[in-house]
Amino acid sequence: MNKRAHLLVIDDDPLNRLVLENTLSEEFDIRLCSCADEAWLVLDNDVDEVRIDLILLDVLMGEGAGYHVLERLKASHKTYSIPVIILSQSHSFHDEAKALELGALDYVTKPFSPAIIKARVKNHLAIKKKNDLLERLANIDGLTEIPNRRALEEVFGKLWLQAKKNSHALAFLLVNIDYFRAYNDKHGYAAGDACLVKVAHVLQEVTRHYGGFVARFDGVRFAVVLNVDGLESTLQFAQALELMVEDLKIPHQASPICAFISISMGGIVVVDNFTATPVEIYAQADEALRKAHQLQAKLEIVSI
Ligand SMILES: Nc1nc2c(ncn2[C@@H]2O[C@H](COP(=O)(O)OP(=O)(O)OP(=O)(O)O)[C@@H](O)[C@H]2O)c(=O)[nH]1
Repeated sequence: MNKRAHLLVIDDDPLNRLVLENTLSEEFDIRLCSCADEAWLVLDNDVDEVRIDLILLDVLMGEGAGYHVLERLKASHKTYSIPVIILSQSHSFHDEAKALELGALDYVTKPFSPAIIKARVKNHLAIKKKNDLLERLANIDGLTEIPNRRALEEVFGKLWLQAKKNSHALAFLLVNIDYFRAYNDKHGYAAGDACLVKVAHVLQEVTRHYGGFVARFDGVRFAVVLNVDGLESTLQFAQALELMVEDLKIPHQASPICAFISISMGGIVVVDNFTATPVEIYAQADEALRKAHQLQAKLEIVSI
């Protein structure tokens, strides 16, 4: 069964709210707000985790306060992708252009036809559904279905800024599956694919448990970004990863170091040196991983 979409109506006219409720509540879950403050309470409320799919906004309520609401919606990363349909008493081209320039997707003048409003809501929800799917597909790795490098870059950027602002440490780890070329040669490429999927999922499970983020970095390497207390807690996390992967007990008949699939890691813990760029951090983690490999160690983590 299709999930009902959640609509938010922001309109100070009780009659309009009633008409919209009567028109839309049979097919959609609808929240009615009479002013911007009420609407922000709904939008900021993560408690019941209701995500608003579309907003109908009376742009001229309270002497044009709706324009400020629109600007704020489009300025926040949390709400900018929610489609907004403007409801307005004004037939002026200037007002319509202003609303569209500020990011509204549609502009409907009052009095409106309930049937047309319903049709427009449905059309915009259908477009949003496709956009959401494209966004999701653009950010996941096709084989393992965990986030891809593109998603990593976005999340890493955000976590980096947060860590810098709040002065807490951030760890970046590159995780490599050992002797994977030999695994493919011995067990076959299809078995290699299945193995990558299992390892990816276990890395994701452990990383989520620690509140971090994991993505497929390239080939058989994964990247983890994690808020940490420092080097010690990063080492503990890395050891947990290592154990969980070994616990999968995926036989690796061509590995010279272990009867099962195993991983090696190179990582950087950024404690207070937030001057580097993400690319430099990737390079340093890559270097640490190379060093771990040369020393035949499972783990090399450097603190900067
Ligand atoms: N099955 C499968 N293999 C892949 C995939 N992506 C990369 N590989 C293979 O993974 C292997 C990675 O090899 P390397 O990391 O260069 O070297 P290695 O054999 O793991 O050796 P060490 O790094 O010394 O442990 C290559 O043979 C790639 O072809 C994939 O999506 N599926």
